[in-house]
Amino acid sequence: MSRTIVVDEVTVAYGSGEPVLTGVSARATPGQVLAVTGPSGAGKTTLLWTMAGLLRPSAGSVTVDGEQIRDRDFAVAQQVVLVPQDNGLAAILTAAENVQVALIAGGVTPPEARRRTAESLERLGLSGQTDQLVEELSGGQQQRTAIARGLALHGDVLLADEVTSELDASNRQKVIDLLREEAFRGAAVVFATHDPEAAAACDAELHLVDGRAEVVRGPSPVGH
Ligand SMILES: Nc1ncnc2c1ncn2[C@@H]1O[C@H](COP(=O)(O)OP(=O)(O)OP(=O)(O)O)[C@@H](O)[C@H]1O
Repeated sequence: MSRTIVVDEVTVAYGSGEPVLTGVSARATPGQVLAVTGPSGAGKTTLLWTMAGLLRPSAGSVTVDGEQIRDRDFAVAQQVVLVPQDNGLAAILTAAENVQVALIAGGVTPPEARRRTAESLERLGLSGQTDQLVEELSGGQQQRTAIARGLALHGDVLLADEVTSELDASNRQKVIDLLREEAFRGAAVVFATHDPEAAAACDAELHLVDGRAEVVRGPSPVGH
């Protein structure tokens, strides 16, 4: 199944602070990769967390196929997968265990979880690191493990937050190709990045400056 995620005039603040996103709209559709760009602090992570149901907007809405996302549980049920910027891995588990735990928590049977884990780590070039503890992996290997976990979940919406920041040029290209493959599979992919070349290769771009959408390349964000 494929799903469209729509961000409609969203305003988000942390606690009682000033909004860090103001009236931002975006649309990610199946088969496409949407780049979210902008300088450090512009609000890219905040936008992805809001799309993942981890932050609640004070105005506007995020919907998946018309259903409003109110919290993370609902987003998970809608197959919205987040690969976070800080990788979110358990340091004292192995690379494979990190992927398998996520799959089993998502209702995948253990044999299928083992199969998908091996396949996904292999796609990221990590077959040799399967049984290594995450804390023993390099920063780039950890980042690729987090991506492997995200891909193994086979989400309908894949939110990838700065997932190439620690990678060398060849791994960076490999990950961009994998995001493209996810879109080809039918996922709606959102990729927050500082890399203008990577963004240029995406189907659409939302550029944030100080929490506002300044330049939008690609389809109309909310279809009106
Ligand atoms: N937990 C938090 N509490 C309060 N303010 C926060 C919190 N997280 C982020 N912010 C603020 O929200 C704004 C947007 O931050 P965000 O992390 O979304 O930006 P970003 O574009 O992802 O930056 P970077 O490229 O550096 O990752 C910044 O001003 C930041 O200081």
